[in-house]
Amino acid sequence: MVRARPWTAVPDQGGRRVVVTGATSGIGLLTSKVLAHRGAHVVLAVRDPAKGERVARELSSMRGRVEVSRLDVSDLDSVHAFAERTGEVDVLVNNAGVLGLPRSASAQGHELQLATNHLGHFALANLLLPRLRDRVVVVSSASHRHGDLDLEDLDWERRGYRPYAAYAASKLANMLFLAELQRRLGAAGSTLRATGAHPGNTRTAITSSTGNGLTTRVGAVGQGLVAMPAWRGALPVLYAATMDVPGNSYLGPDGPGELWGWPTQVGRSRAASDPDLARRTWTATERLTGVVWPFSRR
Ligand SMILES: NC(=O)C1=CN([C@@H]2O[C@H](COP(=O)(O)OP(=O)(O)OC[C@H]3O[C@@H](n4cnc5c(N)ncnc54)[C@H](O)[C@@H]3O)[C@@H](O)[C@H]2O)C=CC1
Ligand SMILES: O=C(O)c1cccc(O)c1O
Repeated sequence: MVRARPWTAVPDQGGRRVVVTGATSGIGLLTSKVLAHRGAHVVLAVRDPAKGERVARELSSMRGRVEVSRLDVSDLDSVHAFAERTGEVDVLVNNAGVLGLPRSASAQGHELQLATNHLGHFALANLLLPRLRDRVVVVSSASHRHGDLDLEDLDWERRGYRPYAAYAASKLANMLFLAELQRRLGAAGSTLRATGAHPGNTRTAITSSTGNGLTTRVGAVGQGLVAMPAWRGALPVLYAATMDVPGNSYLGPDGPGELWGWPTQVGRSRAASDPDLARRTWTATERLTGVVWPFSRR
């Protein structure tokens, strides 16, 4: 179905408080904008508070209140500090991400794409869960299909480091986190849910932050040709954050190649559907982050 202003399908968000990580650009910015437009109180969880304040001013004409809170999601100390000062939250949108970086390390010495895209968001979700009222949204990617996780070497110390492979692995970790989080919530008898989204190929800053590997350069050219504007990429994220979809839903655009369509359930790889791999990845991630499941039943 084609609609002139598709974000108007997003239900009223009055009274809901939503945390969006990486809210200063791209999909996170447009997600925050629409949520505030629909009346949500949006917490912009951002690395650079000055940039966050500029975005907050840009969104000040929206209906909902917009607040800036510092978070470097790759740094577990920053994640703990953020979680401690953040009160009750309806929705956590784990959106921040980096793609194709040359090898680099987080504050705790973890490979930076894994630390940003997976470890920090895993820790943040588990720390906020006791104060969460509705759901966790995992922003993953079709790139998870190329992901290969070595649970003995999540930090790429023994395997040769390849920037795009590390990205794809971190996005597979996102998918496994989504599935195992939903399984645990169900087992604990919680009404909270975990939902996932694939934005589709969207023109944002993410490809410009990449290294100069061949894949990322080819990717950047391809992106220029077919990529969607950021508001389009934000739609599956908005749906995953606001619609009454089942836990472990994974929404993406329904156009050819997961582009240019209306958000719908899209497929995931066999590895992303493997419950045993999901459990083992969860345990390995608890070990790397030192953050564990907060409820007694799992
Ligand atoms: N653009 C695309 O075509 C696709 C994007 N995605 C995913 O969408 C999500 C958003 O990416 P885009 O909007 O495309 O890129 P972007 O580069 O425009 O936005 C990413 C945001 O994350 C923030 N960020 C990065 N590291 C951070 C850290 N350590 N702490 C806090 N914030 C940090 C950046 O400052 C930026 O605001 C990512 O998770 C990405 O993997 C998935 C599939 C396709
Ligand atoms: O699907 C894509 O094209 C894409 C582009 C940039 C980043 C991604 O994760 C992607 O999946």
